[in-house]
Amino acid sequence: MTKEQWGQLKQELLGTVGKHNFANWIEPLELSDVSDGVVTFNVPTTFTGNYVSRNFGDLILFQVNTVSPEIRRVHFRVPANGNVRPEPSAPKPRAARPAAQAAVSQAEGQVPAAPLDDRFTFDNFVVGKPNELAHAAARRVAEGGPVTFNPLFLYGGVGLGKTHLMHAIAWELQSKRPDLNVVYLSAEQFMYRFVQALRDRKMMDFKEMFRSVDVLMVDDVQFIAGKDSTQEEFFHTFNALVDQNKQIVISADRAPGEIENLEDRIKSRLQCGLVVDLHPTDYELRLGILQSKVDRFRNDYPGLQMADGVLEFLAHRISTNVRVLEGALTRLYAFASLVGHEITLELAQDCLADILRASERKISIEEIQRQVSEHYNIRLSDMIGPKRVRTFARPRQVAMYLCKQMTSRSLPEIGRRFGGRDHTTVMHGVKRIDELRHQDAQIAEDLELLRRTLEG
Ligand SMILES: Nc1ncnc2c1ncn2[C@@H]1O[C@H](COP(=O)(O)OP(=O)(O)OP(=O)(O)O)[C@@H](O)[C@H]1O
Repeated sequence: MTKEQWGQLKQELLGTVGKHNFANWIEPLELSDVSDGVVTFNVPTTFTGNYVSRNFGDLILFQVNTVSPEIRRVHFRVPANGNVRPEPSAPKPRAARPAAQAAVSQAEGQVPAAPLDDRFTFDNFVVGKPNELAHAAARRVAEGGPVTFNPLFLYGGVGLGKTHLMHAIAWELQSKRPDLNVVYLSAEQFMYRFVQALRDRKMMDFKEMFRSVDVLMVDDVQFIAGKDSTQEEFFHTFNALVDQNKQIVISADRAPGEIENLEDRIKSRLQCGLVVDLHPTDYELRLGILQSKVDRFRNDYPGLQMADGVLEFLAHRISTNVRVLEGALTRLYAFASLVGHEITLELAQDCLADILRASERKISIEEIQRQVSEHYNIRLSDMIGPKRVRTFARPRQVAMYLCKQMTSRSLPEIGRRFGGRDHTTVMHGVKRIDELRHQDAQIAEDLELLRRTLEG
């Protein structure tokens, strides 16, 4: 495959993955070489390589095979002598898009802040039980009024929206209070700037710069754990700003008290304001997030249809991490548009097999049967047995429905485990419950309760 051919394939990919994904992930790929059936692309960072490989690897291979059918594998690497940025100082790739580069306080003498992602706004943030407190607190800070809690400390597991909320605060403040000097940066970038100032003997400038900030947001503060002099400087910056009644927002992957190798005085400072937890997403929030993303995908992929039940399936089956959920949807749209096919449950199962396997909760058919029979107070033998009276038949159908939703077992397999029934019986049962859950509030409630119990 030649560079020219790759240039043409890229244009094909633009149509397939949409312009945002293209600019983020495909455009930076540089064809390096082809040998032994492997095509190698240079990528700016390992993160980019991993992300592209996971989400677009198959798609790229498919396109490459249209001109070079002998290629079996696509490989991504960061060139050793690269003219690319070193990993530690590289901003997160999602923020590297030119369109997303909001210059927050980039002027001479001010803190060079990290660019903001234009997707991370309050409008695009879906609120549910697990994140409502964090969202409310972020909204309050974004009003730019008098400081009521300092700092706001947001914490939670990977991909639950901490960065999104911080960017949303920055966007909102920029439009409401353009007079304020708002700075968002990662703890890693804070350290990098600190080390640079030390090296260039510009510590006074560094201190002055940070002390002139009105709102300081530091993401992933756990990064400075164990880095003594950075911690020391962070502590002084923090105190100076709090003393001047300037707002600080901090995020971390765990609560302040649980960050190891963080000085106690910093921990206690971090706990002084409002500490809020972003809980793992629940089914409703996942579904809400998927729905809002689909609304936006519709613009990128006009005409691409999605069958009923696909979003519910994804919300049930994919883990709590929203980034994984988004990645799955992106891949699904890209594939469906490539094959020119409606997005069906089968397509989703095929194209997301690896993600589904990785987040499988390993719930067994037996467990479901046991729970359902307990719930409806019938004997397990009656659930599996031949009797067709409603008292047994309905719970049986509920159990079949849950088996289809919550396990990766096929219909024939489920049928076998329900006393050797045919797969069409299972199909009928699943369909019936799917209809009933929209019509019958009791069934909907039973399903919800059972699902929660089974998921533990
Ligand atoms: N409630 C939500 N509504 C819409 N999108 C969300 C929500 N929560 C998270 N996301 C999306 O999920 C992705 C991951 O979120 P984000 O980067 O903010 O996570 P994080 O908590 O900072 O994770 P990490 O610890 O890995 O930095 C982003 O694309 C973000 O837009």
